[in-house]
Parts: sequence; structure tokens; C-alpha cells
Amino acid sequence: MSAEKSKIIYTLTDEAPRLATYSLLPIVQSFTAAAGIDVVTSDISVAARVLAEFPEFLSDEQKVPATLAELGRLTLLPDTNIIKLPNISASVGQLQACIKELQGKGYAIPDFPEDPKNDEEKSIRARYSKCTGSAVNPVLREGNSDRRAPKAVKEYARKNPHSMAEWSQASRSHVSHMHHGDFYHGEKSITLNKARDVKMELITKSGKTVILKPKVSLLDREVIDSMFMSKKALVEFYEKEIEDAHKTGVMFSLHVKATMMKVSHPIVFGHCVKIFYKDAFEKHAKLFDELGVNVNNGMANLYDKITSLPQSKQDEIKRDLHACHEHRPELAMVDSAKGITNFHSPNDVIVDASMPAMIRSGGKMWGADGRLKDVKAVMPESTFARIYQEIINFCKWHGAFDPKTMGTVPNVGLMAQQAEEYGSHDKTFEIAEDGVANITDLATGEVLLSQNVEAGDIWRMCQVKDAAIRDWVKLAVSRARNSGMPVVFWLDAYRPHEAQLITKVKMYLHEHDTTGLDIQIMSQVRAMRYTLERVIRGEDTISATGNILRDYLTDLFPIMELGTSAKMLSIVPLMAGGGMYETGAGGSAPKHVQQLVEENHLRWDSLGEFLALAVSLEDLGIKTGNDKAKLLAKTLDAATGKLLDHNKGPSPKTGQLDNRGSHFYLALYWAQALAAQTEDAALQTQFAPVAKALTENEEKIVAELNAVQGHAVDIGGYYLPDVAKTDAVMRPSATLNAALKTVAA
Ligand SMILES: NC(=O)C1=CN([C@@H]2O[C@H](COP(=O)(O)OP(=O)(O)OC[C@H]3O[C@@H](n4cnc5c(N)ncnc54)[C@H](OP(=O)(O)O)[C@@H]3O)[C@@H](O)[C@H]2O)C=CC1
Ligand SMILES: O=C(O)CCC(=O)C(=O)O
Ligand SMILES: [Mg+2]
Repeated sequence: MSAEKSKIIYTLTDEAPRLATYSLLPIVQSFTAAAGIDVVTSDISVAARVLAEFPEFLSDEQKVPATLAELGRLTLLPDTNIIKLPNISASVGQLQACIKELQGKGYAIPDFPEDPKNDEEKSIRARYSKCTGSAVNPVLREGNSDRRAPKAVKEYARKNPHSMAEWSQASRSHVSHMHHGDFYHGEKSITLNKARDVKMELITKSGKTVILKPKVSLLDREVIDSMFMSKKALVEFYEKEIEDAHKTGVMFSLHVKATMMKVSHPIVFGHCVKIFYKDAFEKHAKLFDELGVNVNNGMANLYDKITSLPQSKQDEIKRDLHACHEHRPELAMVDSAKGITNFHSPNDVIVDASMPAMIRSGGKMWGADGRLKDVKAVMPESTFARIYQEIINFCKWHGAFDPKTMGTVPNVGLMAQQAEEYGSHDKTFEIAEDGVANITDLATGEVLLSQNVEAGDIWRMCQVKDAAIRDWVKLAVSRARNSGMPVVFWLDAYRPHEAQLITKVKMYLHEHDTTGLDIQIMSQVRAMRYTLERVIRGEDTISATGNILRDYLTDLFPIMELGTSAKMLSIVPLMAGGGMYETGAGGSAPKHVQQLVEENHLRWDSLGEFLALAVSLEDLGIKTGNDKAKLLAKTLDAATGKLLDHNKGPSPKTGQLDNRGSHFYLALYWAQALAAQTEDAALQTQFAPVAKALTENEEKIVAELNAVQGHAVDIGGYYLPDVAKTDAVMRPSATLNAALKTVAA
């Protein structure tokens, strides 16, 4: 590939990162052009994905290309270089809001059929389902995951420690999970001895055969699992835990991942809401049924549905719901000022972010009175819930972690090719009738895995490909070698799936020279304890984990160490040879959008984007022999370091430096570094004028950027903001905009 044709794909996503992109991308594009690199965009926002799904409803001018599918295809090519920002994994409620906004803007897309009545509605719903939940990441993640805090970032956190609330040994906070009947307890797992096509079928007690999934093509040596969550056991568990919280006077909170686990977790969430408000749900069962109330989408759905009823009936329902609170525990709040509880929407409390936030707050969450309180954190699936109990135990005993001295815990995660639970959505089913759930070889009729299930149980099949496991082990070894840190594989020999992985890990470790490396395998609970004992002694430990723990740990440790996972470097070396550079490990920060719209202050920290861009440029430089790209990467890293040293990250407070101001400083320091270097005279000449203009106008630019704050602004939409309006809001400094144009061609 010639230097002229070099391309980096920068994704356009949603919410805060999308807004930040309006300000950052013009800076990036003007700098990278100097090295012959085109930074092109790819819109994978919810709105773009919805529009791409329904071209026949749109005029020619309104049609948009299927960018996500195209990007997915590119991940399979060796030259691909993608910078992927976090995007919304939409709940049904968010999808409906997005549809409404698009319809209001003249896009005649169909309504979302909540309760599809005919084939056409069923097909529309199925198409919309492709846009809900975690629809983007699994398509793009054709590689395993390497997430870590770069040295400069860790040093910054040590020098500028974020606040950590104290832990008391008397804290009553704890984790509650199921002890039987959940996915962990009945799991079965095998490694295939040849490639096979299988089907997933239910043989009902009444003798019917229901094909749930007609065909899944499996590769030789692939690991597959069959597991189910018993509805009966789940409901009993909720009854017991709600009662326990009420009796012992501790606040109740539910932590699931309804975004990523888009089929199973909304169901798990819905059962909890129905048990909590059991009396009201029993009394109004028929009416709720007629109205199509579905609290798998949260209490917001119920409140929305009852608005069609006469006022007196609405009041009666609300009274009955309130009455339930008398014999129920206090509920943790998402927004106590607005009265929004943990049950409002299934994606308000997302376990990977919510549990670290709780642990950072000394094991507390917000109560209805706006106070922080101890809490029973309910996570029905026991498979990974135990790691949180272990860290809570540790904090009760040792106190809060100290960001000034604690070690770091990078992660190497098994993620490629839709590994494990995070790739199971199309193979997850709510069972309609009691029976036997089989995974059966299509050619031979041989039943590979079989489970006895009952109506209401959630049954799923997970897969992980041998090539993905082999690549994961290789990545762990190379990270151990390059960092000098020990690696712990968090694998539980008592769990059938992980027992299969242990065999493979041991086998693939033999393919590498591991002399002098410290590589161990431990169950999750032991691994957590071992890692934490090292963490408090300032020692570093790489966690090598499966896909869910990759997600959980890469929020948990960064939030303890750095105050946020936004400051992580997140690399996905694509198995086909390309690279995807994710930014941070956190979400799309809906609260930040609210602050921008109300006060014109964006507190999103784009550090993750800066870090990702530097590795993306470096990789491109190496692969295409483009020395200018390498120099851009080196100077960008220097600029990021300087930005941290000078504390030019965004402040959360309106009126102070925000995301836009932080981008200005990046541009200033980057231009100065390029103008000062002597490796490439042409680049030096090109950047001298912009470095001068930015340096001379520092005060003026910062004043222009801060002066606009404090008032509400209109960006013309939430899911599809107006480009011109948002551009004006996000680029308010005429002096900065003019200076950027001085990068000589
Ligand atoms: N890779 C991806 O595409 C990911 C997408 N998501 C999606 O994002 C949405 C929201 O997820 P949720 O888990 O609630 O997380 P949030 O986006 O709400 O993040 C949690 C909190 O972390 C802080 N934070 C995260 N990133 C930054 C940043 N760059 N700069 C400053 N602060 C930051 C903010 O704290 P504060 O409010 O105190 O400033 C924020 O409220 C969901 O739709 C989820 O699916 C989630 C994770 C990864
Ligand atoms: O895709 C998603 O919904 C979120 C992914 C996530 O949380 C992560 O990868 O850390
Ligand atoms: Mg996550």
C-alpha cells in the first residue's frame, strides 16, 4: 500500500463521544493529512443503523449505506485500521425514541411493533431487533482484546489521585447471586472432534419437536456449551433476596447487562420487577396483559402504557404500586432527584460500570432521599458475580484502594469471533413448554448436549472457536513478554466450559517460549484475591479472561486505578492482520449529553481517543512504511503526555475547560511537538505556522471556548443531531478554527 492511499476509519457513534468527535475530528484530519493519511468516517450510530435497515421506506436522498456490515467486512482484511468509539447498545425504549425522532424528521420508517400481529409486523420487528442491544461490537471484534492503562496515564493518576470513598468493616453491602438453577450450575460443555452442523431443538413433554435454531455451523475443535436458567429458581431467588433486604433493612439493587445480553437479561430483569411489585401485578394482571405491558423494558414501559387509561384507573394502579413499597426494601436510585429507580429501564444500571461505581463509593449507592447507603447488589447469574463479592470482602478488610500506590491490572480478553456468552444472542431462547432441549448433529442425529428444561427457562448455546483461543493465548504470552508482568488466566476448573478452556490453554502455551514468564491458571475468586494482594503492594498483574470478565474487569480496575475506564488503551489486533483501536472501555455517557444541552459544557474526556489514534498511526506507519505517520504517532504521544502533565483534561464543572478546550490543548502541544522535532524537516515547516498561531492565541482561544458555557444549546436532536447546529456548538472558537487552516498543504 502506498503512503498516499493510507486510510484510517474513524467511527461516528452516539451521545457524548459523537459530540466530542465534532470537535476532535477536524483537528485530527488537518494533522494527519500532512502524512498523506485520510481519516474517513463511518457512521454506525443507532440512527444510521436504523435507517440502513429500512431503505424501502426512504426517499433516495434519505437512504444511507449499510456501514456496519461494510465495516464488519473490512475487519477481515489485513490493511484495515479502525478507530472505534463507544456506541449506544439500545434498549427497546431507546430504539423507540430513536424511531420517533427520525419519523419527526421526515423519515417514514415504520413504527416498532411491540406485539407483532402478522407476518409483516413480525418481519419489521425482526429487522428492528438487529438494531437493539450490543449490535455493533460483536460484528467488529474479529480479534481478541488488549486493554491497559498506558504508563503516562498511570503515572498521572498516581500524581493526581481521584477521590475514593472510605470502606468500613461494618459495611453491610454484599452481592447476592443464585446458588442453584442458574446458568453456572447446569452447564454442559464439549470440544468438537470434527466440524459439524447442529440444530437446537426442544422436544416437549407433550411429544412435539420445536426447532428453535435450524442450523449452526461449527468448526472442528470448537468449544460449545449448553446452559439454562431455571425460571422457578430465579423467581424463588428474587423472593428470598427481596425479603432478606426488607427484613435486614438494606437497600436493594439489581445489576445486569441487558444491553449486551439483549435476549436473556431483559427477561431476568423483568422477573425481578414483577416479583418486587407482585401484589400490584397480580391484581392488574388481566389489564396489564391487555395493555401489552412488558416490564422486561422497565417500569418506564408500564408507566407509558397506562397513560391510555382513564385518570382514575391510572391513579389506582400507581397507588397499588406504591403500596408494594411498604413491605419491600428501599430501592437504589439511578436519579433520586427525578425519582428514577433501579427498575426504570433495564439499561440504566449496567453491571460493568455500576458495580465499580458502587465499590468506589465505599460500597454504597444512592437512596430515594439522595443519600449514599449500603446495598444488596443482586446479580442472579453466579458465574461471575462472585468476583464482586471477593473484591468487596477485600475492601472491607483492607479499606479502599489507593490510586497513588496501587498496581495495575491490564487485561487480555478472549473476545474474537463472538466468543462465549457475548455471542449467544441468536442462540438464546425463552422456553415455551416443559421438555428436553437438545443440540443435535444435523447429519447424524446424534444428540451432543441435552438439558431438561421447563416453561419460562432461558436456554442458550455458546461457542468459542479454537483459532480464537489459540490467538488469545498467544496474545497473553506476548503481553507477558513485553510487559514483564505475570499473567493469570481466570479460569474455573469446576465450570465445564472453563475446564475445556484450561485444557486448550495448557496445550497452546506449549507453542510459545515461556521461559522466565510467570503464567498461572486460577479460578476467578482465587485470581481476584491473588491480584488484589498484589495490587495493594503496588504490583502489576495481567488478567487473561473470557469475554464477560474482559468486559467487567476493564471497567473495574481502571475505575479504581484511574477514576474512569475512559483512560484505557484498548487494542483489538484483528486476526486477519488489521487493527481496531477502541477508545476507552466505558460507555457513551448519556449524562454528559444532558449537561451539554442544558449548560453547554461537555465533560467527556477524549483521552481514550488520543491514545487510540497514536497506536493506530503507529501501526499504519509500520505497516505502510510511512515514517511521517510514525512521527505523528510519536509527537501525539508526547502531546498527550504533556496534556496530562499540565492537567488539561476536561473538568466536570461548567465554566471550566471542557472537552473542546482539552482538544485545543492537544492540538497546541501536538503542533508544538511537530514544529520542534528535527527528524522530518518538511513536517516541521508545515506545522510551524499552526504551532505559532495556537501558541500566540492560547488565552484568546480558551476564553472563546469557555465564554459560550452556562447556557442551554440546541443541537437539533438526540439520536440524529443536526450537523450544522452541532458543528457550531462544538467548534465555537473562530480563532482556533482559523488557526487549524494554517497547517500548510
Ligand atoms: N464500547 C462500547 O461501545 C461501549 C458502549 N457502552 C454503551 O454506552 C451506554 C452507556 O453505558 P454505561 O455503562 O451506562 O456507561 P456511561 O457511558 O454512563 O459511563 C459511566 C460513567 O463513566 C464516566 N465516563 C465514561 N466514559 C467517560 C469519558 N470518556 N469521559 C469522562 N467520563 C466518562 C462517566 O462518569 P460521570 O458521569 O461521573 O462523568 C459516566 O457517567 C450504553 O448504551 C452501553 O451499552 C458501554 C460500554 C462500552
Ligand atoms: O457492546 C456493548 O454493549 C458494551 C461493550 C462493553 O461494555 C465493553 O466492551 O467493555
Ligand atoms: Mg464494558
